[in-house]
Amino acid sequence: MNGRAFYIGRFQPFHLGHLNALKWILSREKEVIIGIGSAQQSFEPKNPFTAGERALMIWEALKQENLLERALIVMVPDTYSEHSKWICNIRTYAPTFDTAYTNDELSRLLLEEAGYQVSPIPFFDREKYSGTSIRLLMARGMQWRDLVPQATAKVIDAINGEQRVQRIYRLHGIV
Ligand SMILES: Nc1ncnc2c1ncn2[C@@H]1O[C@H](COP(=O)(O)OP(=O)(O)OP(=O)(O)O)[C@@H](O)[C@H]1O
Ligand SMILES: NC(=O)c1ccc[n+]([C@@H]2O[C@H](COP(=O)(O)O)[C@@H](O)[C@H]2O)c1
Repeated sequence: MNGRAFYIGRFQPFHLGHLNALKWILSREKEVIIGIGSAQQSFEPKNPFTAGERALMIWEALKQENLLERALIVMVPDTYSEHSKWICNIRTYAPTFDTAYTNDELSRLLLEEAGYQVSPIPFFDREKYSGTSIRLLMARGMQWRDLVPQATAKVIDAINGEQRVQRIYRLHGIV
């Protein structure tokens, strides 16, 4: 393919499955635009971290992996049921790209209907590397650090993120 890819995700938090996915995309493409989805969302169980915090996790991980020259991070706010506006956001906030990468079925449908080529991503050890399970481990005060790049753990520690997740989950009666 060897073009420019678009990789969309919430990255709550950016974990080793995402890093592996990114490396897999870059084994097929020259460069990648990483779209931070649900950019306006934070401090809720599915989206505890702000877009800026997520960008920092990814930015620092890219630096450590020497991938910064081949990647660009952009923010993509949700538009809820106004899906044509979501496509409009992607067109507005991201540079042009050749192929979008996602396993999210709605994103795939919307991007394909908007005329984009869309590719799925192979799952890397999905049992371990899943945002939902990592957030749950944080909420329960269990071990999560070996499931994320060091850069992500550093950002989360700097903002006391484990405690934030615990408070948000308690607030919503989840744990
Ligand atoms: N372990 C993994 N291996 C490969 N791709 C992954 C992995 N985990 C997530 N992805 C993909 O990366 C994209 C962004 O994922 P997302 O940020 O939703 O992470 P997630 O782990 O699926 O989080 P959550 O459980 O919070 O939905 C999606 O297309 C998703 O399928
Ligand atoms: N209309 C919309 O706002 C719309 C539609 C489809 C996907 N999305 C977003 O795309 C992202 C998809 O990433 P995930 O793979 O992490 O679910 C999410 O942030 C999701 O909210 C938004």
